[in-house]
Amino acid sequence: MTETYRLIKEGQTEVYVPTDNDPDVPSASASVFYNPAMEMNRDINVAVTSVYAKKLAERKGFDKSQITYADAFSASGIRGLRVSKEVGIAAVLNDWKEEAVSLIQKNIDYNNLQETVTATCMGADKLLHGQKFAIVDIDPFGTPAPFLDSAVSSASFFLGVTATDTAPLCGAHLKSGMRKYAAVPLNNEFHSEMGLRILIGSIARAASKFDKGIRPLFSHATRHYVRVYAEILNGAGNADKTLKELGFIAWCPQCKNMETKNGLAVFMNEECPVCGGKRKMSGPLWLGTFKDKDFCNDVISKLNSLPLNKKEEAIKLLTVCRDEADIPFFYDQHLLCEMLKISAPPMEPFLESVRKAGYIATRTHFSGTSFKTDASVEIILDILKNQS
Ligand SMILES: C[S@@+](CC[C@H](N)C(=O)[O-])C[C@H]1O[C@@H](n2cnc3c(N)ncnc32)[C@H](O)[C@@H]1O
Repeated sequence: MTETYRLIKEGQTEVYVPTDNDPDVPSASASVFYNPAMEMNRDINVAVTSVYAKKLAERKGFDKSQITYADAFSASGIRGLRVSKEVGIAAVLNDWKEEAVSLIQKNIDYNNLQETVTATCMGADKLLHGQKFAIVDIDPFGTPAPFLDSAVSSASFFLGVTATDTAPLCGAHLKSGMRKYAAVPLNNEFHSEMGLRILIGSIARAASKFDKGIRPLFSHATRHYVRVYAEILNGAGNADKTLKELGFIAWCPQCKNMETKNGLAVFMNEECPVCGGKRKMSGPLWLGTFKDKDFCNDVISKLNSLPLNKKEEAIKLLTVCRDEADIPFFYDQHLLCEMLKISAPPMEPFLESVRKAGYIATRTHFSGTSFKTDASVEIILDILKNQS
């Protein structure tokens, strides 16, 4: 094990990380992994967990310290230590690498968290199999797919999932995505939302095997990763209701028309009803909402109250996510303008014209040049032509 460490601070928590971990190029081959680029992700995780734990404690009459959090892929322990220290709940920090667990223990001791935090060294599946935690967090290297079953079966109330395998999820590595998620993605201008919806769909299908449903409270696609926070809803009825949020999309690469249909067995014509082109089909994926407005508001207030390095960035993300329309997928305004051979108008006045025409139109956190709307592509193209 490396003998040299540096002390870093995120939020209100200090931890040691190995110096062989290049901060500019975090690598899975470092003795123990630490990626400073995920600080905002962890800041948001602290705020989300804090809001959810408070609601859970009120609803169930729990003392907050009775709530257990499993950080199943812990590395240095930073994620779970921050949750335990900054939220005030009990945590199990697990990694299958002995070097990581020694460092986790060093960090538990440094933070004097021996009473509330335990370090374990085993495969994540073994930790989660047969043991229940109120909140389960899985943050593996790459795909979380092999761990979704054990994570949803272990989580009594809440689940956090990170996926960094964006190429398979978003359709750039098609076969790998199909193997991992048993879904067909589309690699087009809305591939980032595609990845998020395929991941949530896959979590929903994993949950339904255990007669559980899910309710995503906040989810986002940021840079190289996708993150989902979902409440677990116990019972076969909730599982059935959750599965109704799954479905398929038919998308026309020629005219950009899109159509979604809920269901696990749906029929959609290959021929585009607008231009007669050949549509591409994708799914099964999550067509329901991926965030709850009130929950996002509570998380924004929490972020505001905490001393965090990535506060502004996190609040901005939460705000755009909160305000984006609950409509699956989006149009890239620049691509539509390229099709029309016109220059793209400024986004806000354009969105205002769509709204004036009687439709919903919002920005989306997935892409700065894109928007969500319930207007058809024909209507949008007409509005763009009139603005040029
Ligand atoms: C991406 S890192 C975790 C980062 C950490 N959650 C954070 O926020 O800094 C993934 C960690 O999971 C561990 N790991 C990989 N596969 C595992 C498995 N099947 N069971 C347990 N730990 C595993 C690796 O050793 C590594 O430390």
